[in-house]
Amino acid sequence: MTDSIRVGVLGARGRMGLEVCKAVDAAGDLELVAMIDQGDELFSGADAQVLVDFTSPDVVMDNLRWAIEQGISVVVGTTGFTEERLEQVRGWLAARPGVSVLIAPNFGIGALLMMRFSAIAAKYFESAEIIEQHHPRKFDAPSGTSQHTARLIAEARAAAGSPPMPDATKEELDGARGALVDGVRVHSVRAAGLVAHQEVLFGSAGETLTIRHDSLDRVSFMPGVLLAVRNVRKLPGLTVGIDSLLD
Ligand SMILES: NC(=O)c1ccc[n+]([C@@H]2O[C@H](COP(=O)([O-])OP(=O)(O)OC[C@H]3O[C@@H](n4cnc5c(N)ncnc54)[C@H](O)[C@@H]3O)[C@@H](O)[C@H]2O)c1
Ligand SMILES: O=C(O)C1=N[C@H](C(=O)O)CCC1
Repeated sequence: MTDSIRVGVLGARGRMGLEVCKAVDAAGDLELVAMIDQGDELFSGADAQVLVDFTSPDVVMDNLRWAIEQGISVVVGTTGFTEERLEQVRGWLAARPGVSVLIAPNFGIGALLMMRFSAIAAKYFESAEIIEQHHPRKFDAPSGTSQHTARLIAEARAAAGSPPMPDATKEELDGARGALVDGVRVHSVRAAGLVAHQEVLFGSAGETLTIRHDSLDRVSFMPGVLLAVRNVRKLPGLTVGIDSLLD
């Protein structure tokens, strides 16, 4: 029998952290050894081999720097990762070979497929816009998932030599056309009752294609989180997304 992986959770009292603690606790091959939230160490047993971070964009970089310095691998679901932040993490990891960090804007398997399908569709349509919808206690907009999707669409269009999207509209009020992320319009909706949802709307003459994903419950993220926890230490350095774990 192989030893279980010792896991610590940062943001353990949060919406995602609570769910991650339950999922780790229920997994026979994982041991929940630390639950940490806002300076509180709720409990801490043996040293963690993998930390899972679901905190906030304001604190995640400090957590990451600390964990990497301690030689602990980290699975990060917290959003707010710009290219500059990713570069900073690569820099810290360069000084600690053997340490792994996996950052994923969305651990939902359906969400991952929605992003993949959007990347495939991108070059076949003149227009693409993203509508992301979340619960109103979310800190950030646009969502990490929508920004990642926009990047994938932009890359696919650039590789195909697609022309700029048609848009003759003059914005009468700031924000009416959403935020531009890599040339793709992203519209952020926040409403009570929602969890995490995204539509990618493609259009060409005479037709539209809508690719939609709904996370109706935070349990939807757990298979992806556990997959990352089980595999992160096999991927030294920085990995973005869980795609490579699903192929
Ligand atoms: N990647 C994904 O699949 C995915 C899914 C859902 C949410 N998220 C992201 O995860 C993050 C957290 O979301 P949430 O809804 O759980 O938020 P939340 O506000 O419910 O939870 C965050 C928790 O982190 C704690 N915290 C703050 N600073 C801390 C620190 N320095 N150390 C330890 N804990 C600290 C807070 O007290 C809080 O309990 C957000 O960035 C969100 O966008 C990602
Ligand atoms: O609830 C949140 O906050 C979520 N954040 C991620 C994002 O910003 O994309 C993933 C979905 C849930």
